[in-house]
Amino acid sequence: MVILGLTGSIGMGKSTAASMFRFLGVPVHDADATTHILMAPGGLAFDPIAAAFPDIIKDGRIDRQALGKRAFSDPEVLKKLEAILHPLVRAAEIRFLRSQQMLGRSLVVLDIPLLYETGGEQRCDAVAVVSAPGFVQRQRVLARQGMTDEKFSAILSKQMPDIEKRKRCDYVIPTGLGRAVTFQYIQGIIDQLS
Ligand SMILES: CC(C)(COP(=O)(O)OP(=O)(O)OC[C@H]1O[C@@H](n2cnc3c(N)ncnc32)[C@H](O)[C@@H]1O)[C@@H](O)C(=O)NCCC(=O)NCCS
Ligand SMILES: Nc1ncnc2c1ncn2[C@@H]1O[C@H](COP(=O)(O)OP(=O)(O)OP(=O)(O)O)[C@@H](O)[C@H]1O
Repeated sequence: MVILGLTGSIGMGKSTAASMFRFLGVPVHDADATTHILMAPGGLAFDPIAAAFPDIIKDGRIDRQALGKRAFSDPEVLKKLEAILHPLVRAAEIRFLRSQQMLGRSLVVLDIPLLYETGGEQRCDAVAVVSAPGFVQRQRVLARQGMTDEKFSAILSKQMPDIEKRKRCDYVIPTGLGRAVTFQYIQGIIDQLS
């Protein structure tokens, strides 16, 4: 079974690319979606996060926006949060890989926003990076509700620069030239790896 890592900086189009892989029949493990499940009430990360940051619980739920504001402006908070979440995400990923192996899949995708930042490429046979020009990325991200220039800069500074990711990866998937182009690239990658 070939493991393809899918990554890219904020707003570069990981989720959109992941949907295209799924549409084309390739199972995808979404690390970000896993963190959402883990942090929801009853999720494995809820109690440890609530204990570490009691003030970010609102109406019995983790206020992601409030936690994000703190985490992206205070490295210690982000470190603590990552220390709770990352091992749990990794365990979920291992379960996903085992089940897909048992199903006899030839290709699976691990969608990991911080793949290079956490050394995740070592668990992948190949890595694809979604990329668009910086001004497109900026436009996309600033259009999101609750996003500010400062938050965008703070998040960017915690991620490996796009140019560095593109240098290291096996495939660059363009996402700034329209969805049809992205889809074509993804089809090509699947044909090559399956
Ligand atoms: C801090 C949190 C609660 C903020 O949630 P919020 O819904 O406001 O933002 P969202 O999750 O959509 O993230 C916004 C952007 O920041 C990026 N980002 C998220 N966590 C990190 C991180 N630890 N380091 C760098 N960038 C990050 C995301 O890839 C995304 O591009 C959330 O991002 C989180 O739990 N982060 C820690 C877990 C993590 O490392 N996730 C990413 C890999 S699995
Ligand atoms: N291939 C594409 N062609 C055109 N627009 C795209 C493409 N991919 C993504 N977009 C647009 O860019 C925006 C961000 O896309 P997406 O949510 O997939 O990014 P992401 O990398 O998952 O973001 P984040 O890292 O912040 O979670 C969306 O508005 C989406 O419609």
